[in-house]
Amino acid sequence: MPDKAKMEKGHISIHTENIFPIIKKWLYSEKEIFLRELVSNAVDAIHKLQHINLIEGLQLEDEYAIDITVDKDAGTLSIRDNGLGMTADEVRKYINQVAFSSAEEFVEKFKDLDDKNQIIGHFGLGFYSAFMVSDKVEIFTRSYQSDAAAVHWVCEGSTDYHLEECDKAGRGTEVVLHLGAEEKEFLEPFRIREILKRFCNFLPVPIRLAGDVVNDQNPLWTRSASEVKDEEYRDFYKKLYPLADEPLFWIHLNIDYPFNLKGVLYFPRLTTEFDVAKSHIKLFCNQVFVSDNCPELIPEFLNPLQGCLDAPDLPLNVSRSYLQNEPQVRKIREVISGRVASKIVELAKGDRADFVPVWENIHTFVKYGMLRDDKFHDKLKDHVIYRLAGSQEYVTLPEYLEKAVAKHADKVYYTNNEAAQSTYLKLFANQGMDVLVLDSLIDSHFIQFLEMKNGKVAFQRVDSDVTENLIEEDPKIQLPGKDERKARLDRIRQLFEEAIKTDGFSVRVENFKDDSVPGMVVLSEQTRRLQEMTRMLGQGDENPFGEHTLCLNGKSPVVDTIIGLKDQGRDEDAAMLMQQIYDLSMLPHCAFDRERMAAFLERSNRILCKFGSLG
Ligand SMILES: Nc1ncnc2c1ncn2[C@@H]1O[C@H](COP(=O)(O)OP(=O)(O)OP(=O)(O)O)[C@@H](O)[C@H]1O
Repeated sequence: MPDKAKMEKGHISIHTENIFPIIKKWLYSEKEIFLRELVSNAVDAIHKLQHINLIEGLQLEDEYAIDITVDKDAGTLSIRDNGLGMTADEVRKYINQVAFSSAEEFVEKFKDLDDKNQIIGHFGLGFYSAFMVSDKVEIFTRSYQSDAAAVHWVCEGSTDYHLEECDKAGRGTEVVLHLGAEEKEFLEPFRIREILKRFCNFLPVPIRLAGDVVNDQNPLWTRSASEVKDEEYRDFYKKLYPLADEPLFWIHLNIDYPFNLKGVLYFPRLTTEFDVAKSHIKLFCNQVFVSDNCPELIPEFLNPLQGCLDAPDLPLNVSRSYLQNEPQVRKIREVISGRVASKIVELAKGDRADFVPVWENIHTFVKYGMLRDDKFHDKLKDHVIYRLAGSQEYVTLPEYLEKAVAKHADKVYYTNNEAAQSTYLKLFANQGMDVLVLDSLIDSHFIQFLEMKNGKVAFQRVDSDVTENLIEEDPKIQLPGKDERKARLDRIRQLFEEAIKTDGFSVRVENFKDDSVPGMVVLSEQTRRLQEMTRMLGQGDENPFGEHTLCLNGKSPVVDTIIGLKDQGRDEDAAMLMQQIYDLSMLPHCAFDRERMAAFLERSNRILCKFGSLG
């Protein structure tokens, strides 16, 4: 008579007698997961029946659903399904033995863990999580098998149970929780709805609370990408993140091999409040919400990604450290970064005008990703775009190098501050030379990285030297007056050397192609990078500018004026102009202290007064 349960009292044979207090205590901080566990069991029961129905052709006509009801007077919360149900024997086997032994195993396994968060939110607790909130749990169940009697099981939070036949009409299982005195919040429908929305929102079976269906049974990621419209992706994003702006782009994952992975990942518009230090992806396991913080699955540089991943094969009932070393998790990370790279390449190959605003939002992460991950770099290296200084045009590095090949092969000129370096940019623009804008925080690392990856290519900031392209070529043949011109340049160099008494200062005179700029201070790219590095390491020296060269434009009319003033014995005026040229050239490079700024302003006014009196 194995299936008869007239009135059976029993003792659940387990080794951990104090299993209930342990369950209660350990999972206290996220006890609401009991509902996820019970609803998941109900979904499983329905799926199992659907499966049997398919194989055995039972011709069941029911509409499958899970009903959740609260009875405030009785202090109970019930979860009812019309799944396959259980016979008395199955209750003995699955509830008294299997469920208990898995709960016991769970307790054994995690007893010594210090960090409770490692377990909370992951599976493995099952049916007995009901005792986190209940003093007493009842099961009313009737198996789908035609001759099976309905049974009633009850347990009051000890290792004793009662099992007897009962009158339950209809197939399926109802679990009735008699909530503990401190758990009355779970009698509030709004609280139950909130929990269902969090954990069960995308389960594939209708879940009704007081008759209303609360969940979306066919979330976007379960559908084929070809049948989903852009508008639906946007709506789904709004559902997941109601307060966020529209996403920049999305990726629909639907992988069956070598592992199962479905999901929709969104790249959001980043605002200042967005926390890029943590992962924002919601992780599901067969549409059951598991966690919204699963950094193991996403490469760190893709932390801004949002959306959902459904990874049904992952062993989610294990600890974080296990996940980190799990080869499948590593593969998932690789697949995700590969798919993100492919999506960016696809966007980059499309209309550049559409890609630019996306790029402006994502470039820091893409660059960081390229620094961190070689495969990511290889896929994207030819698609990174750079704005040209003084314009809204964007080019890739190969495009820039191709255009530059005649004038400055393998040399890439860049600015990291268009306003401060405007004098230099003007000279470059006048010679028709393009300059890239590389002005974000990550760019100084990225430049070095690109040089390392691209061998011959060298990046040079516009103020690092006066390039041969900006200087008039020395005539090879002896032209009349060449010696006088040379003597004039030597003289002006000497005058500056005498006038400017600053450590590390030197002068060089060149004839610029352009006479609009009297001179500029240049600092070699290597020296500047070294200085920046030492400053970053907190070892900046007292004179932050160190060795520097004033490159004077021999063609500037001011040079003639200075020589003229000297010839007239107006030494003070000549010195004033030289100091002014020097200060003007230094301004883009370093902030003046109060004293120097005051002197600069006072001198500027004096020059203006002289100029005013000329008229
Ligand atoms: N609503 C239900 N209908 C039918 N059988 C059920 C139901 N709830 C539980 N069971 C049976 O009891 C068993 C134990 O449930 P329990 O939730 O403890 O573990 P599990 O669902 O097998 O695994 P997990 O740890 O992932 O929850 C189930 O495998 C199932 O056979």
